[in-house]
This record gives sequence, C-alpha cells and structure tokens, in this order.
Amino acid sequence: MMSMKEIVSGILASQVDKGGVKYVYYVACGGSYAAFYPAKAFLEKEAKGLTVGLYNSGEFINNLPSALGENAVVIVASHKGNTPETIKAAELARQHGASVIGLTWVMDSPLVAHCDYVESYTFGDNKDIAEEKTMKGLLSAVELLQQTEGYIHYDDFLDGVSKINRIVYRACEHVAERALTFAQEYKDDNVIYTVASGAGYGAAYLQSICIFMEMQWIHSACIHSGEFFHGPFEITDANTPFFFQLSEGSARPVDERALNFLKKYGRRIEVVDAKELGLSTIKTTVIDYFNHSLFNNVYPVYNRALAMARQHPLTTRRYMWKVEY
Ligand SMILES: N[C@@H]1[C@@H](O)[C@H](O)[C@@H](COP(=O)(O)O)O[C@@H]1O
Repeated sequence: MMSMKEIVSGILASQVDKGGVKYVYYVACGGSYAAFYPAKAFLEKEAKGLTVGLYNSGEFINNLPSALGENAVVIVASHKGNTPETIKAAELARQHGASVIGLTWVMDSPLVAHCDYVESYTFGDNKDIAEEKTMKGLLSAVELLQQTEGYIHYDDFLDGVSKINRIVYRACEHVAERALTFAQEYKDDNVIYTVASGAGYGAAYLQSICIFMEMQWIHSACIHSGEFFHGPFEITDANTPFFFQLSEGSARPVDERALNFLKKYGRRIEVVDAKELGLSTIKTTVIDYFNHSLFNNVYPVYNRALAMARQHPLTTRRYMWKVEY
C-alpha cells in the first residue's frame, strides 16, 4: 500500500499541468465525517493557498462546490465502504475531474471502484492510533500542505504522530476507574450533552451522535464551548449532565470559560481533560490536531462501562442497517 505522502505526490504530479491543487474537500457521514474534522481544522488554520471544505456526503452530492474540478482533491471515508451517498460523492467528484482518495476498512467495498487511491487504516482493539482513520485524514491535509506551500511545523507534527499511540493507551488506563464511576452515576439519565471546541470538536460530536444517540439511545447534542453562552447555557441546572471535553492548545480558553460557568451553576459535569491525560508532551505548535485522536479513543473506555451498566450493548440498533432510509 502507498503511503499518504506517496499518494499526495502522485496527485500533485498528475495535476502539475492543470494548475495544481487548490481545493481540498473532505466528504463522509457520521463517525467518518467526524474523523475528518481535524484535517479540516488543520487546513483552515495553516494553509494560505489551499481552500478546504468538510461535507456530509448527502449534502455534498446535492450541492456540489462550484470549484469541484481538476484542481480539487476529494478525500472520502466510509468504514464499510457501502454508504450510498459517500459512494455517489466519490463518483461525482471523479466525473468532475477531481482526484479522489478513499479511506475504508473494507478494501473490496463498492466505494473502491470510484477512488483513484484507496487507503486502509487500523481499527479495533490494540490498533495503532498513529495509523487510524483520523490520522490518515489528517496526514492527507499535512502532506497536501507540505508538498504545495510547505508546512513550517511538519517535523513537529511527525513527532506528535510518533507519540500519540503511547499517550492514548496511558490515558485509557488513567480513566478506567473513573469510567466505571461515571457509568454508575449516569446510567439512568435520558439526556447527556457533550461540550467541546477547536480541532477536536469532531470527537465530542461523534460521542454525541454515534454513541449516546445511536448506540445508547440517550438524548444528546454536541454544544460548542464558545456557542454555549449564546443559548445552551440557559438549560444549566443541578440535574442536567454534561460530558465536557477540555482540549489542549488554542481552544483551551474557550473551553475553560464554559467549564467555569458550568462548575458554578451546574453540578453533574464529567470532565475529560487533555492536559491531565498527557497530551502536552506533544509540541504546542501542533498539539491542537491531536486532541481528536486522544478523546476519540478515551471515550470508548467510558462507553463500554456505560453500555455494561445500562445493559444496552453498543451494537443495538432499531433502524440502522435494518430498515430503508
Ligand atoms: N455510527 C456510524 C458511524 O460509525 C459510521 O461511520 C457512519 C457511516 O458509515 P461508514 O463510515 O461505513 O460510511 O454511520 C454511522 O454514523
């Protein structure tokens, strides 16, 4: 399998006579969509000459960006490679002349036929965090930047990649006890909000829609820490549970402001703090982009404990993959 670095150089070489890469679009659904959030945040912040977009596949295929064409790279992700709107997104992107990279777990899935390059990733127990879907998406963004205009913190980023696996597994051990207490405390609640901001926001979004709602049938919404004061804080009271994602890096002051308020007027707040969980060994220049991988892999420790305490397996579905939708 080619590395992301090689895939990106291949694309850039093929586009050299066409004006090069100017647009980068990330397209997927659900957990795969959330996994692209760090890549989008990275290019938004670091790139001067590349335009980035992150789309739900259904929205993308019904409202294609005007700039979709031979100067675009489209990165799609589908775990099973069979989500119809994501397959259609890849197909349309190619028809418009864009280069398409597909990230999938199932290498012989229907998605593959519509991609120019296909990458698999690690998944499941004992996976290497540096090789999982989120990081591959992020790497596509980092390589696209490095190989076009250059990325001043490229070496710091690769240093972060080399550290993230160890940080995550230590963090998972660190929260093991706490997750059991959380599960007992919250097992009978019918709503749990998540709160987050910054490049790691997608992890809290995923926790809300794919875990609390999809896998536990608990009402939830992901509240942006900065937006908290512009509506959601009015529901704060002593009974309402908040699962609070406190990031390391540039988003931290935004998160802290919301957390300080919640600590004053709320009572039931579960805080996962990237600083406490050891993310700070990654350089400050790039730390923002590693929050997602940390939180997204620490949450399953809580989720397994919660599912057990509620006697509601994480695999239970009413509608997903069962009925027409
Ligand atoms: N909770 C699942 C996600 O985990 C999954 O990512 C998504 C799309 O599926 P896929 O990634 O296979 O396209 O569907 C749901 O949202």
